[in-house]
Amino acid sequence: MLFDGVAVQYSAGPPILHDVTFTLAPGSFHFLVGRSGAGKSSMLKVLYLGLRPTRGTVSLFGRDVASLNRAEMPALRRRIGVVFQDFRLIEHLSTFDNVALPLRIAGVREAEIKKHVTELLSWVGLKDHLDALPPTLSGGQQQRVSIARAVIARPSLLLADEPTGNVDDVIGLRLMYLFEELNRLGTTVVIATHNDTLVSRFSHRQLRIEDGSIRVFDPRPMTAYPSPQGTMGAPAATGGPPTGPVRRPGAAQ
Ligand SMILES: Nc1ncnc2c1ncn2[C@@H]1O[C@H](COP(=O)(O)OP(=O)(O)OP(=O)(O)O)[C@@H](O)[C@H]1O
Repeated sequence: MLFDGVAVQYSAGPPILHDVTFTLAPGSFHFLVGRSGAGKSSMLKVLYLGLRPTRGTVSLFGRDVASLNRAEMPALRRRIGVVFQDFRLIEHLSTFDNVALPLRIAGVREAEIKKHVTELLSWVGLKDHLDALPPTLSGGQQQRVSIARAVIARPSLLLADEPTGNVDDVIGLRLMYLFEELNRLGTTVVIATHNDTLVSRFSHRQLRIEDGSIRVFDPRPMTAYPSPQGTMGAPAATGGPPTGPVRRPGAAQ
């Protein structure tokens, strides 16, 4: 994933991002940080193809997104799991069915869907709410449904906007373990957050937005780098978080 000289501006407003250049290596894990209003959500929007940059080049999975035609967009989007700040759950579908949706679209068998969705919803503490409709859940519970939906099909790229913003510290850590496990299995992860405790506890690289541009900060010494498939910081595969059944074909980035 590559941003080269990217600028973002909303209609008549001032420029939000200007001349942003960085590369997200496949299998990397980054926190996206910056003050409120710095442009974190806007940058995520560009990454999930929800906003066209006003200038510059964005490449996703080796494709210049400006060169994509409308028919190509959905397949690319399906490789991206997104946790939206406002959740965007489907209100008339149960918790279970919201999370099952990406697997149903991928054609996974119902028996497998049942197993994996139930496992994942148990991991995020929602096993007693499988049949609940989103409007009957608390904000933190809806956030966890949204996270489960974003990770269940093991996307190539996970983008999460304040994914621990509505949960307590214990659940926040559990969710971080889930993201780390997904990353260990090869997913590139970007998490926008204000949670300094989380950022300092998990020493991942940081994309810092300041005055419309990005600085990459790496808190780790060179020797601490895991390989993209590395295991640093992730719980053991056995007994760790479940991450769903699907590895998308053509997942190379
Ligand atoms: N659709 C929009 N139209 C016009 N301006 C917008 C729009 N969306 C965001 N902005 C403006 O762009 C700037 C960056 O917003 P953005 O949501 O990307 O920041 P953020 O870093 O994610 O903030 P927060 O941490 O508070 O969520 C803000 O000044 C915001 O008002």
